[in-house]
Order: sequence, then structure tokens, then C-alpha cells
Amino acid sequence: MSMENNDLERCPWTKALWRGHGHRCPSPTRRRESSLLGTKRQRRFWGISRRMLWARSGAKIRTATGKRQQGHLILVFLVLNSNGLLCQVWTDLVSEGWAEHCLEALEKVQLQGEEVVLPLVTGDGLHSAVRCVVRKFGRCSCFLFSCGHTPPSPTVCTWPLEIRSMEGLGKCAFALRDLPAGEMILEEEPFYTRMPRAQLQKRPEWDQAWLAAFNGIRAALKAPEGSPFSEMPEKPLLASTALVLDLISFVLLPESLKGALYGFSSPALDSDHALVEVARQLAELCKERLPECKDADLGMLQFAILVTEMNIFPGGRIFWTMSRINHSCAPNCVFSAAPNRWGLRSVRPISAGEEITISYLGEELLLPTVQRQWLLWRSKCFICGCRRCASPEDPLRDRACSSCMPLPKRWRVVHQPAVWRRKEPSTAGRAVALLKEGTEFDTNGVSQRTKEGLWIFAEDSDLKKNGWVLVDGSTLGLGQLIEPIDEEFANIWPGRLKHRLKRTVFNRPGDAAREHYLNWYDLDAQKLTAWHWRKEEDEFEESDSAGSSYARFSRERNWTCESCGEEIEAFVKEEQLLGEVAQRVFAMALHDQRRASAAGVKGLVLPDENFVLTALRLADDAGRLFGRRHWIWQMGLLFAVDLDLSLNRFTYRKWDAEWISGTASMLLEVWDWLASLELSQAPSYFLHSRASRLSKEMENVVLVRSDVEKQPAVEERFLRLRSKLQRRVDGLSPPVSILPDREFIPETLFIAH
Ligand SMILES: C[S@@+](CC[C@H](N)C(=O)[O-])C[C@H]1O[C@@H](n2cnc3c(N)ncnc32)[C@H](O)[C@@H]1O
Repeated sequence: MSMENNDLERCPWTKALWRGHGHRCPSPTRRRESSLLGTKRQRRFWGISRRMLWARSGAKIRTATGKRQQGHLILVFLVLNSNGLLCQVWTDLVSEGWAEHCLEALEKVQLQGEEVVLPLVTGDGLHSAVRCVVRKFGRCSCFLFSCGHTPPSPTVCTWPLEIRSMEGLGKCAFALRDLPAGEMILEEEPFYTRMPRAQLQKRPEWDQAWLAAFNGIRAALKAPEGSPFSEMPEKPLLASTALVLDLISFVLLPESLKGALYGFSSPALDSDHALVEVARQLAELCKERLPECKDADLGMLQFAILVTEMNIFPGGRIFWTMSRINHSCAPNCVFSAAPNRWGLRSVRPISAGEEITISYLGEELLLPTVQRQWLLWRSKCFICGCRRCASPEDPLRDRACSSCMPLPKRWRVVHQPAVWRRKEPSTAGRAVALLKEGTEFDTNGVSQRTKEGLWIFAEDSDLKKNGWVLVDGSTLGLGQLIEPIDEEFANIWPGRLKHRLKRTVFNRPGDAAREHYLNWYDLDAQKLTAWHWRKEEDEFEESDSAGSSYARFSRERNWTCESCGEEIEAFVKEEQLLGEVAQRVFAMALHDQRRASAAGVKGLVLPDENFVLTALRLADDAGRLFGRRHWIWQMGLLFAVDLDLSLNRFTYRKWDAEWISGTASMLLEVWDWLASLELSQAPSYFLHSRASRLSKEMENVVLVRSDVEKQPAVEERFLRLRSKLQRRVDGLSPPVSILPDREFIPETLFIAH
């Protein structure tokens, strides 16, 4: 039975410990061994003597510290042996009946190398519990760690998960009972925090020679043979500052923590993965140049980089339990982080025995399978075989059916010498006009597909000459007969895309007139672009998206339209090309945007002031070509949401109801579509953090009476979207905020203005 919180407040142990140690465990890199063993007073209080816990062979001991959270004090014993972590034992000092539970639980720990999480319930004083653990495992292997875990509620002191090893996957976490969606299933504090980047600044070793050597570190990243992405081109992997931080942080760790890290997942040092080679080269450089690394073993330095990279969480933290959670591209949990509170939350119901997974990717989860697998191979050295990667279907590649979707309006004859316009959509139909090569004409958007191919209805000022024109004459032994030249579509027609992107950037009408170097956020121009989007947004809200014509993607059957049943094979190249550009453009950090502008990214020249507009057009084009379910459009929406948020933060632009409603509906569109695929990961950091920021902005929007009277629908829509967004944000607690906001306008520019 647990004590009530009030009792806890009065508990002298709690008070003493709490006062002595504060709320948070200090960063391990900054701890000294003595402080790790606690103050003398604390040790006396706990009944711990240095001799009692001091390791006879290698220091594997850490002292007790306390933590008070949700009314509990928690201590964690990590029992280590030469193979690594043997088990974790938690204590809950405010519960009663420790002895029986303790002995029973400890009896279960039999397997060497097996990690078992045991609740150790005690109310009679820590030394009894310590004695119990030490008796079972021996002093030299018992490592008493602190403040790592807090049970989810005062009455439950064990997490509903266990860690087991699985063939090919290493350690995995499994649910011990059925878990509902939205449950906080674990909260813990990191035992390792990567040193802050600022500590690398102004070091004497960081001279030109270091930079030259550092920049020279690289290794070619090859796809393993037979992997799904073996066709992908080799790409170099470079050293980064984060890897140096990993290495120095590890070297400065106390031996006991280093020992614990040896039990975590890491690729073999002789593996031919590029990261292993980069780590080796970097370890050599650091051993040669950095005083901290001079006496360290080269293999250990290489391992330090790899083990940290494999297990680190956003913010540079490693956790005892959470770092054991495997990845899935359709995860059932999400890593959630409020200030100083890190945990796992289920995002859908999980059955007992099911593996608990999170996503190591952020919004890259939207990418198609091969790209996701490639990213995971690059950063975490494994080929993901989760259920989403294994599925032949990929709904985020579904696309609007080119037969059923609206047609471009204006067309040009490209067949020599001419084509016929006919009364009926058939080559047997009566000819009403001969259209010479180069003739341009409009359609009324009506089309019909026959055995001969797609026919469109062409209009003429002479109504008698209205009639049907065949688009592609392949079935008749001819080639393409007519091509769209509609302004909106010319860009995305096969073969024109790259050309168009360059042309748009350099020859956009009105560019010369707008010479200001920040002109890409020219508000009027932005507004036009946004209007364009918002208009579609309205249509989307009104129409039933499920009923529109979409071709489902399947690796085995390519795309098959749900509505007309047609298999679509065209546009594969265009999807690939647009996809490659989109991946680079939408993920590009601000400083890279500038570099890309100056140097061009693989043939794509994106001058600074045009970068954002170009990115928006890319999304727009992809949306028109592939439809709203496609990942490029969806990434474009996120990009546009970030842009809107930045505009408001860094310019004098103020939100109005109409504008912000558009932003909200873009975000909700992504959220809804992903939720329908069970991929929303609510509260995922890439949706939730944007939603909470936008929701705050919406609270501050003042509805101007005169506008509202003119357009009551605007107010109605604004209020509806505001409460929808608010409900989603409020439904998730604690808040999740991991990734920094993506700003399109750096703060320095704002200040300069
Ligand atoms: C943070 S650790 C996860 C725990 C790890 N399984 C262990 O044994 O400690 C990350 C490593 O786990 C493995 N891993 C995680 N998710 C995986 C997956 N979906 N498929 C294969 N291996 C995976 C990879 O080796 C990856 O580098």
C-alpha cells in the first residue's frame, strides 16, 4: 500500500533526500565520482558505506540519489557483469512489504546478459533493499544508480513493458498487458547527456589543420547487396561535430557508465558500413589532437561514437529503457518530451506481448519506403523490415488518377503534320476539323477513355468544329498527338519539370522589379501563393476526399485507380524526380538554403530570394500531378505551415482570420490523412509542436467586426478550425516539444530590420 502524497511530504527521508539532492540528476559528464556517491549525510542516511558498495574489480558503483516525482522516491540498481547489464531493479521507498516482493523478484533473475526489470517494493529502509540486491549479485557487480525511473502512478510501480532479446533485432521491448491509446507507459531520465555544442568552441586544437583533417573525413555509403535500395547511388558520409561531441562526452564519463554503455546496441567495429569507417577516421584524428583522447584506446573511441549514435534521443540523451525501443515506420508509441520529462506514450491500443516501437524518423515518416529505409540505414545502420516497409502498399504514394482527375485546359498539337478533331471519340467518328501541328486549343474538361486511348473534348469558336481529339496515338502506332500547355500544367508534364524549375527561378515575371534581397517574403506575392492554396483547401474541405479518384500504389501492381480500375504506369520518372527535389528542398535547413542558392544543389539552382516560392511551387505542382494524398504534397503543406508561422513571427504581418484558417486547415489536412493511416503518431513532434504553436496564435487573432459582417463564413470557419485544433492540442498531455521550430527567416535578419 502506498502512502498518500501528504504523508510523503511529511516523510523525513524524502525531505532529507530531496533537500540534499535537488530535483534533477546532474549531467553525468559534469559529475565527479565523489558527488556521484552522494554527500556524506546522504550516505549515512541511506546506510550506504563506500566499502559496502565499492567494487572490488572495477568501479561499478554509483551512489543513491533520490528523486521525488508523482509522490515517489525511486532508486535504480543496475546489476552489471562483464557482458553488460544483467538486470535493473527499482525501489519504491514509500510502499510497504518490501521483503517478500524483493526476494521473489530477485529470484527471477537467472539468465546472464538478460535484462529484467523488477519492481522492488520496500518500506523498511533502503539498506535492507541494498543488502538484498548485493546478496544476490555480489558487491562487485552491483551498481546503484539513481533517479532514473518514476512509476506512472503512485500505486503502480512497474512499467507495463519488459525487455527481451530477439533474433536479428537485439533487445526489444514488449507490452506486458493490453495498453490503451494515449497512455504514458514510461517516464525516465537520461543517464547520459551529450555535452553541449558550445563546449567545443574556442578550443586551441580547432585550428586550420584540424578543420582540414576533419573535413577530409568521409566514407562511401553503400547499400548492402540484395537490399531494397541496392540501386541507390553511393553517397559519401561525412564527419560531423555531433560525432566529436559523442566521443569527448564518452571519454569523460566515469568508468561505471562507460561499462553500462558497452551493453547497448552498436554495429561491429569491423562492419563495412560507412559510419563505422567515419568513426574510425574521426577516432584517429581525435586521439592524435585532443588531450582527452590521447591515452584512450582507438577501438574504444570508435565504439564511443557508434554506440552513442545508435542509442541517442533528440536533445542528445541516452536512456536505460527507452534506448532499448526499436524503430517502426508505423510505430505504436511516441517519444514525448516536456521540459525535463521524457517518456513513452502509446499512440494506439497495444496488445499484451506486442513489441513496443517508436519512430526514429521525424516527418521523414512521410517518405516512401525505399527512402525511409535508406535514411535508417544511413543513420542507424539497419534495414528496416517493419510492417509498413514489408507491405507492398504505400498509401502515401497514392495519386490522383490521371484519367479521372481534371484535365489541363489548353493543349497544343505536337503530331506532324496534323490531327483530326472528330464528332465521336473514335477514329471511326466523323472528322470535323484538321488541326495542324502547333495549333493551340482549349478543352471543356470532358474526356473519355476508349480502347484507342484518352479522348478530350476540344472547343472551337465555330461551334460546329467542336469535337474529340485523341491525346496519345500509341495504340494506333503513332506517338503523343497533343500535349497540354496550360500554364498550370506545362511545368509538370513529363520531361519539362527540371527545365521549368530553372526557368521559373530565373525568368519569373516581375523578378527584376523586386530587387530586395528578402523579397521572397514579399507579402503580397506570398499572399497570392497562399490564396491559391487556400482556395483548393476550401474545395477539399467541402468535397469528400475518399470519393475522389485515386490510384492506389502497390509495389506489385504499380498504381491502380479505385474509381476506373485503370493501372497507371506513367509518371514514375516524374515522381522520382520530384521526390528527390522535394526531399532536399523541404528538409533543407536555413543555412543550407543559402548554400544551395549559391552553389546549386545537383543542378538545381535555387537563389535565396526565390527558394521558398520555388519550394511552394514544387509542392503545388506535385499536388496537382499526384493529388492530395501524395507525400510530396503533404510535406509541402508542412513546409507552408512553417512558412506562415515564420512570416508572422519575423515580419510585421499580423494574422487575420482567413489567413490563419488556411494555415490551420493545411496542418489538419496532414494530421487527418496520417491519422487515417494510423501514422499521425499523435502526439508526434512534427504535428503536435506545430499545432500547439498555431493554436496559440489563433487565440490571439482578433476578429475584425466589419470583416466578419461582410464575410460571416470566414468567422464561422475560423472558429471551427480553432476549436478543432485546440481540441487536439488539449487532448495531449504532457505537451510534446522536441524539435526546434523551423524558421524561414533568421532572427538576425529580423533584428537588422
Ligand atoms: C536504439 S537501439 C534499439 C535497441 C536495440 N535493439 C538493442 O539491442 O539495444 C537501435 C538499434 O536497434 C536496431 N533496430 C532498431 N529498430 C530496428 C528495426 N526496425 N529493424 C532492425 N533493427 C532495428 C538497430 O540495430 C539499431 O541501430
